[in-house]
Amino acid sequence: MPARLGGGGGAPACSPLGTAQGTPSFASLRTSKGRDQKVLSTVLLQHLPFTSTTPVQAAVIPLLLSHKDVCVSAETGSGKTLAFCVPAVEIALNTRHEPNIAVLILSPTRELASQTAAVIKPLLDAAQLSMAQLTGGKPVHADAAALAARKPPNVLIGTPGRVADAVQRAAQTNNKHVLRKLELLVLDEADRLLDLGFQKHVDAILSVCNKQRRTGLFSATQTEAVSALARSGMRNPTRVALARTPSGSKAAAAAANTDSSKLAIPESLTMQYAVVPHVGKWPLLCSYIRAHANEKVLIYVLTCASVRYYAAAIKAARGGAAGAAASRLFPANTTFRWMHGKMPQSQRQRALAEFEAAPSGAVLLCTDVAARGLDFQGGVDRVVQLDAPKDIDTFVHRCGRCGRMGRPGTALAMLAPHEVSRGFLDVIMARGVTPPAPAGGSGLSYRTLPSDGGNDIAVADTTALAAGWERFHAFSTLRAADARRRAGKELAGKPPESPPPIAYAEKAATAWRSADVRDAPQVLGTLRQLSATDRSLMELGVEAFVSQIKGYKEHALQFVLRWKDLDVGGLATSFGILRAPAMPEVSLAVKWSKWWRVASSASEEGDAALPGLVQAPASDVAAIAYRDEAKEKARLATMHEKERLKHDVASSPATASASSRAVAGGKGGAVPSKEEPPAPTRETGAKRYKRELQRDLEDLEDDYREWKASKRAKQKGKKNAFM
Ligand SMILES: Nc1ncnc2c1ncn2[C@@H]1O[C@H](COP(=O)(O)OP(=O)(O)OP(=O)(O)O)[C@@H](O)[C@H]1O
Repeated sequence: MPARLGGGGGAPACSPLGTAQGTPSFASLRTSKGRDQKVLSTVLLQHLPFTSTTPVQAAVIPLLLSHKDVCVSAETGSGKTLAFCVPAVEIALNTRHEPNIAVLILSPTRELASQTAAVIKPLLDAAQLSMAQLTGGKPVHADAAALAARKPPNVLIGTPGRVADAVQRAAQTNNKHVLRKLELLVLDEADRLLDLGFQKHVDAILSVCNKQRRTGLFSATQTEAVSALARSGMRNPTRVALARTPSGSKAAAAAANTDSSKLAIPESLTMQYAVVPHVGKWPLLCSYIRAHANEKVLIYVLTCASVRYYAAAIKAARGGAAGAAASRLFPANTTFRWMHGKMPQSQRQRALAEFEAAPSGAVLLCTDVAARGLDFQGGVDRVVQLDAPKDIDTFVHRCGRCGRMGRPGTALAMLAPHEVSRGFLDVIMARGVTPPAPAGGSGLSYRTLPSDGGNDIAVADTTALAAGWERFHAFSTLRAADARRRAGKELAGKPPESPPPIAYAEKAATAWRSADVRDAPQVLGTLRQLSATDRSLMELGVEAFVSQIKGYKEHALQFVLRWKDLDVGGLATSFGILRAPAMPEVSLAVKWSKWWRVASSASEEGDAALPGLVQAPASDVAAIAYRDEAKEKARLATMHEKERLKHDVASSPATASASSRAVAGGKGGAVPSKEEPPAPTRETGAKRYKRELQRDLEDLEDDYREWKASKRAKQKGKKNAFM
């Protein structure tokens, strides 16, 4: 794939790039000035893992070695890491006698920094150069001391926060800035590094760097922030972009006209999507994993809490908590690992290493902490996006973990009906991403799940679930105007929320409706059964559900991924939840469900308060114990104490006289107890419905308040929940 160049003045700054016939060898690279002069030292050439360059390497290495700043956007898996590591080593070699840090490479995650360190280390060792990796894990003063030493490392690799901190401390020790003689600064995954979270650290680092340095910005996706930095913080940078013409053939686009907002997808990557309601995602995923049992699959979800819940559920099932039903989740011989940003670093590294080491049949469940830059040893065959990503760039980075360097890969996005109907795919295509095709074939049917004859959701429950799905379909296809007309006077005024546009919704709904949902509850039933056997798991499910809704509300693509479209009940079911916590989003879903039910003239028979979720009685949920005996003992003790206090209050003389006044119908009587609302003498169906709904909502609110209190106690140092 040829690269295109755009200099500040528009002129290409180096010799011609790799052509369709092939790319040059590392040994043959030349700078624009010294055309007969080799740019790479013999020691480096001898230890490079490859002899031929990739197009991005052929373009970038001579530029950086000709003192040019570069702004590089090239598709995932195109070899960007060596494109900056090779010149980094060469520059460090040329300045090795000076007691200064020559190269600084910044990465957004510790994993990526470690991976870059692993690529560059053998080259540095061969050239007898030193390196320091600053990613946390040891005290920052030790890192600062290493930088302030008389002979600091030649190359520094790290995450922005730690590097900024260590550099500042080292400057205090030395009375001078340790980056004042820096020759090369690399921002890997530059758009992410310039995100709000990192910006202040990156700014702090930039402010103490040598102004005469070269700077390289690298990413598969570039944002306006990158362009802004390229304009203000770089000296007439040369843009290098890998491009494909719209027809898919490889060709160099016009120089200088790089549209950095367009995203490129490797040709070896097959992009697919399936329209699946939330409640169907895990059943379908389990079926998909089974159908590709010998492959390596990465699964992306939105939040850390979601990884924690499913990891705990699968671990519990494999540990025997679900009996034979465990096989309905992932096959027993599939290596299952998980990773999120709140896990201790050592556990994250171990999960990665074990997933990479598995010869075949392995699954890694993760958040976007593993979405960018990681080059999994041994490759990845499939990527499944179970939840839509926070933005389109992340969509591309997630997909790009497979289909790298010409190796075939499939990236499947499971999209909820409303996401498709609102136009998520159109947004992707508008950014130049290859349109994903509707997925079909092996694994994409609930029918492929093992049928062991058992179904631990009672038949009535299954029916209720299916009814929830049907209703969701009805909501998404009902035109707001029709609904309003049918509702007539009963629900006059504006509906709470308009459904998605009809044409799209029909298309989306037909796709998932044809799947036979009767088999799906086997997986959902197993999750529910697991929650019913361990309170910790149940709480993890609730936590994951709440985080999911919160995370969904923070999507960068609010106009297509609207939380108000969420199938809240179905989502709760997919987290094995037995009773939805009381929270405003749940109350709203209940309210809208009623509105739509009336508006669509659907039968009220068998309606649950929250469609898509089979609510267990509050008393059943309260009785669920922790598996951990000590924890359960403590819970029971707290419960008994609460009961005692309640009893004491109830039997105190003041309360007794208040209730007698209430019985007598006197003024100022106590509020009737929530458990036993006074039954009206004559009650219509609608009033009864309203009263019961109100009671349900109050119960849910209590649950939610309790859950929130326990969560607050657990969660002191709150970090980003979505990585
Ligand atoms: N010159 C080369 N010849 C053959 N393979 C190469 C070459 N350079 C790099 N590779 C291999 O290509 C794969 C992808 O490289 P790399 O991780 O640098 O891609 P990337 O462009 O940084 O991707 P991402 O955008 O996802 O971070 C790696 O496995 C690497 O070993």
